Amino acid sequence: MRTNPQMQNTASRISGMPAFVPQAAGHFTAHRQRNAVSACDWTPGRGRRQDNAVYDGPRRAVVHTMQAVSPSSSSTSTQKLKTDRSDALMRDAATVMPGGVSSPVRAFRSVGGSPIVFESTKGSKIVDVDGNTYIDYVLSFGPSVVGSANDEVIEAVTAQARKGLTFGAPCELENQLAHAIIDAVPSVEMVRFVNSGTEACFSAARLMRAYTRREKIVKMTGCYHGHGDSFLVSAGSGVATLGLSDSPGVLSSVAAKTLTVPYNNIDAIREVFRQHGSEIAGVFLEPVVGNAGLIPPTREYLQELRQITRQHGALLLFDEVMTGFRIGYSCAQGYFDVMPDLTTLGKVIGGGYPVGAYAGPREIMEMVAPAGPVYQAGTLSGSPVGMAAGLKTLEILRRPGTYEYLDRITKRLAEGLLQAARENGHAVCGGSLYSMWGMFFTEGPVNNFEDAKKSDTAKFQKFHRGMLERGVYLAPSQFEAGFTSLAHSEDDVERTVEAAREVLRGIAP
Ligand SMILES: Cc1ncc(COP(=O)(O)O)c(C=O)c1O
Ligand SMILES: NCC(=O)CCC(=O)O
Repeated sequence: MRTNPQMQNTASRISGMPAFVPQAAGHFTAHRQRNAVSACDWTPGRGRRQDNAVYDGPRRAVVHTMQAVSPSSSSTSTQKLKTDRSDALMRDAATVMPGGVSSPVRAFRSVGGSPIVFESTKGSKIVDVDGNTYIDYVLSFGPSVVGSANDEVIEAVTAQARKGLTFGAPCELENQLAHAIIDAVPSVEMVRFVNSGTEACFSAARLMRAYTRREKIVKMTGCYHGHGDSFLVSAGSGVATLGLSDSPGVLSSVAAKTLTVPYNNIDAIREVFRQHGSEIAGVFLEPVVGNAGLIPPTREYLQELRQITRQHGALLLFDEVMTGFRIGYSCAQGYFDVMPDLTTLGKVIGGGYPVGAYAGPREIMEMVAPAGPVYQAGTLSGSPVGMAAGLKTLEILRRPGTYEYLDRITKRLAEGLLQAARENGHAVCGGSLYSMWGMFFTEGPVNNFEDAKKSDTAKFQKFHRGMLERGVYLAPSQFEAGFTSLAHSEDDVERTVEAAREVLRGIAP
């Protein structure tokens, strides 16, 4: 068995970190007809404080100027949604881009109708080309955690853009963002910047294989790690939404190296290691699943994964592309206090620009070229505008009270939605964790993708349409997590819950 002394160092560094007490995770359970206030089954702990002013909502602290929209202009009363221009643009788009979209998750295949085409976004609101304004819970599938088009982020990127868009050579902002990530994410000592979460994950898989000199990778059904060949096997997100369990074009010899197991099932992991232990390079997982809807792990599950991978000389990778800087400032690994060997990041660290990263202890990361032999490169990697956006975003998130605020409003949202559903006789389960939330139209409990698939997706379709008509933009799939931002106000949340109550009243249980 290969031991990794660096990881022991990393672990001891971590145990000396400031107190950050994760709570034991629980499973999402059903609360049909139950009106308990504790509708959210899962309560996060508190993030680390960094300075003195406390964030207490969009209006009181960070000021967002609503240039494109005003909060009052979005309507949560039924509007016959006028989508003429969106529809016309999508008809044209379909003639020049496959399915009319640049990414399949944007299609409305599973909810019906045609995608909405957007023109502007600010704070918690997004405006379409027909002039409809929505409260946005997609937030570009995660990056906009400080609110869309945040003024401070725009200032930072504008200042950098004036100095240069790209150098194709080192810039100081890369050092700064790498230091910020290393300071925040407990298991990380070195970072390689790339341009997307996909790139981060397939590059990390290459590194994992090179480091262990093994080829097989274990992933969980319903987890999504981008569209690298190794990961288009029982994947979540758009792959699950479109019912494409695998993709043609992926070499069968590559797919055969990916072993899949259900999430939150430790027996399945034990079994896969019993059968293939000496060939497994590592285990990839989302430390909180967002790509099959929101599914938290138990802390014990993550701890067992840590132990089993170590026993077998395999690496553990937390794909924090979605959870990174959403599940607290120390990310899901800090929240659960379980340290992976490798971490992938994306979304939030680019503050709205295409930035990804893979990261880990020095001993493993120094295998990456030019320090080591594992090749990986990128014309625009670490480009200064993306670095500036990411740095400013992390700076805003470090302000005291931000994660408490995100947790409070998101919990209120999830509780409100679950309660609105139960009041109207619908079987639902779900909850929230900091700025991520989810609601499944099933009794539950939902512990993995197999459980999530029991959801009533026809009901979700009606719910999605009803919410759209009332000015609330949700991801067009039951199998996507929802997001909130620092710009989402309590008023946004109340109006969303009121809209949901109305929609759910009109749907047969
Ligand atoms: C957990 C996770 N990993 C990887 C990816 C891929 O990232 P990207 O879409 O930036 O390629 C995503 C989202 O897309 C994700 O949610
Ligand atoms: N959960 C879905 C994603 O995070 C990805 C978005 C995309 O592929 O466009």
